[in-house]
Amino acid sequence: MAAADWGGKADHLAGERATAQFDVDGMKVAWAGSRHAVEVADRMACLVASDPVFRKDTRTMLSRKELFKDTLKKAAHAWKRTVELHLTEEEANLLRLYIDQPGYVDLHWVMFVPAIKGQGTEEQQKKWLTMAYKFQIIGTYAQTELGHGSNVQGLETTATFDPSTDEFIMHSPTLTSSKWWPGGLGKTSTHAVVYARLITEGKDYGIHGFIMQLRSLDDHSPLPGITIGDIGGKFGSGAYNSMDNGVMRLDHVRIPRDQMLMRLAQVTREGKYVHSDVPKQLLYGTMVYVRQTIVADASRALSRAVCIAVRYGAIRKQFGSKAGGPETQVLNYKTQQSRLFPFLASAYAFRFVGQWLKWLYTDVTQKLESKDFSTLPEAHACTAGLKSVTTSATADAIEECQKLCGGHGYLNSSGLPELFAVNLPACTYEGDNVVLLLQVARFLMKTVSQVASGKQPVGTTAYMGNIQHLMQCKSVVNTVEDWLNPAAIKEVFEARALRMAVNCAQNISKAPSQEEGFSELSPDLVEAAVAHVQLIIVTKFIEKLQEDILGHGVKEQLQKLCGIYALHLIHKHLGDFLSTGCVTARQGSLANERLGKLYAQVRPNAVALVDAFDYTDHYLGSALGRYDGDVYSALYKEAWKDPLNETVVPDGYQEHLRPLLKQQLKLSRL
Ligand SMILES: Cc1cc2nc3c(=O)[nH]c(=O)nc-3n(C[C@H](O)[C@H](O)[C@H](O)COP(=O)(O)OP(=O)(O)OC[C@H]3O[C@@H](n4cnc5c(N)ncnc54)[C@H](O)[C@@H]3O)c2cc1C
Repeated sequence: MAAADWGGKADHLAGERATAQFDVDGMKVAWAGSRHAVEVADRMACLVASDPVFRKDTRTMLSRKELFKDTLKKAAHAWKRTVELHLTEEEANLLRLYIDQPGYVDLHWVMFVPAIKGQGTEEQQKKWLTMAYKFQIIGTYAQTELGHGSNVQGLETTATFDPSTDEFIMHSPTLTSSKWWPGGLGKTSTHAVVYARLITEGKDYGIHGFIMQLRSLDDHSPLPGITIGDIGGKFGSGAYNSMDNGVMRLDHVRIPRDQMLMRLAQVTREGKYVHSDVPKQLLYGTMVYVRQTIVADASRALSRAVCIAVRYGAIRKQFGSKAGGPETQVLNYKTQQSRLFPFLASAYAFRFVGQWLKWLYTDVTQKLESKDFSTLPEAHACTAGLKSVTTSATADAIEECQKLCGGHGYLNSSGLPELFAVNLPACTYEGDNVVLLLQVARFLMKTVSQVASGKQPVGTTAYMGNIQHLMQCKSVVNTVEDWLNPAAIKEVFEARALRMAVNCAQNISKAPSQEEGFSELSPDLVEAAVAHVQLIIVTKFIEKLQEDILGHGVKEQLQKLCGIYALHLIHKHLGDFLSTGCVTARQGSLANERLGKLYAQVRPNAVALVDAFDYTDHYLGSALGRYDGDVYSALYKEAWKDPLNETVVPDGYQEHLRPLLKQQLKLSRL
């Protein structure tokens, strides 16, 4: 049977949209950040959706080779359109985003260019960035090795200075020193920022960045001494397999001395290692930039999964309230709401904290320019923590959204398996999430000890200065309604974060040494760091609500979502809140009661709240999440596109299936 076209023009979700109690356009502006941002995003999303080259519906069925070729085609076409249409940087970034296929260009723009900007001298930036901006060279970021990822100081690649030729000799001395993972390294990049141990005058000065040409600009073949390839297929069928993550070995490859990134330190013509007067904290600026893009990606991925699960939940019906009566939309089940609506709230929470991080990056950049480095460690800890908490929560939520959609969520055509596979590694790259949380914890321990000696903490740790009050305060909540008070919510989150940090600091001080204590208590330290980061997200959501928010009912909906975000965390981490004495068991159960009421209030607005993300069907890429809710005909059509359905009798029937069946038949007749 051929695929039938059952799809009509009807909006199967119209009834859901009619129950919304707020202005969806106003919510789109709150989500995007400005009216301008909504317009640019719409324009770029439509540009991608209407271009046949950017089609993505078949990619989970392509072989790895075909998928990679498809990525090269899309990236080249995107660049062509960028030039033809004179797109601004903002527009070009959105164009790439809506193409929605990981590829070498991501590394080029998000890692290679910022690394040179952050670590290159003005002269180096002028030379390399000019070529990079025009795509005359394609770059990647080659730090991780087979043997070491998180422990950057353990990298083994060497860059030994040879004063007789004024060159560095780049070398991979062991198997484990092979570069391993860099995106775009395997097949595409012509250049890389390679991290290696700098050795000059017989001394090892530790890890530094070097710009290396890897492949010929004429025929793309690897340069002499460079062995390079792809590391092989990755998790999921399509997903990250569009990216050529690579392996590279270097055999005494010579590069000119001026290809060492020399903004922070240099090697002179004579081979002397000299620190420049630019402080090391400058590197934090690049990290803040990269991590704020990852937080933005996390909120986008989470909102896509939630959009799919909410729309599908409104269409899918199972069981009736009474025999023979109409069936119930699964979204009406309280268990679905308590599993799904915290993700809806988290999507908005992560979006707003991401918008704030963008501001933080501008603030950090301005401070760096005026040589004010005072808030950098705090900004670094805060972005590391936010990267960790938002990406972990997003990966967990996408997986749960698959379950929320039942069996159909497990189909590639739901879009969820691919979304999960693409976003899962964000928990690992740019810093493993647990390793990052331990860095945050280290910073918190330092802050606790500084507070004890009278120093006033800054930025997102400023609340720790209120230590006298927060260590003793009792929550003012007495009724279910009291949990609507943002000040009451913020106070319990502050008290919990501070008390967990102080408990850790006290326990570390009892250990034979600080390092032993830190190691022994690391699971508790990770939890203290999570508590601190969750406080930041709750605080930024509450601050967002204090802004001018236009549109009928928009602010009211956001207040409800903010309440859900905070109260579901209290419910989930009640053990923390109880054990630190921040809430009583009764207050915990009042929070849960309030949460149930908020779910009921959000239910009639749920579909409109995901509409406000403003995603095209193309970008969403899901039969279950279609705007018109025509789920079943979409699923049916998608099934017929599968290569297995190209023939009625399957390939392999003659060689394998037929002889087996015949033989069994013969046996049964004996
Ligand atoms: C899809 C993808 C793309 C990538 N792209 C790039 C790229 O472009 N360029 C590049 O250079 N790299 C890239 N990477 C590599 C990435 O940066 C590393 O995988 C990451 O830094 C983690 O290092 P690792 O894999 O060695 O993990 P490990 O450090 O070996 O971690 C293994 C486990 O040990 C735990 N652990 C490690 N240290 C500690 C500690 N001190 N305390 C407690 N627990 C600890 C971790 O939490 C983890 O659970 C990419 C990785 C992936 C998956």
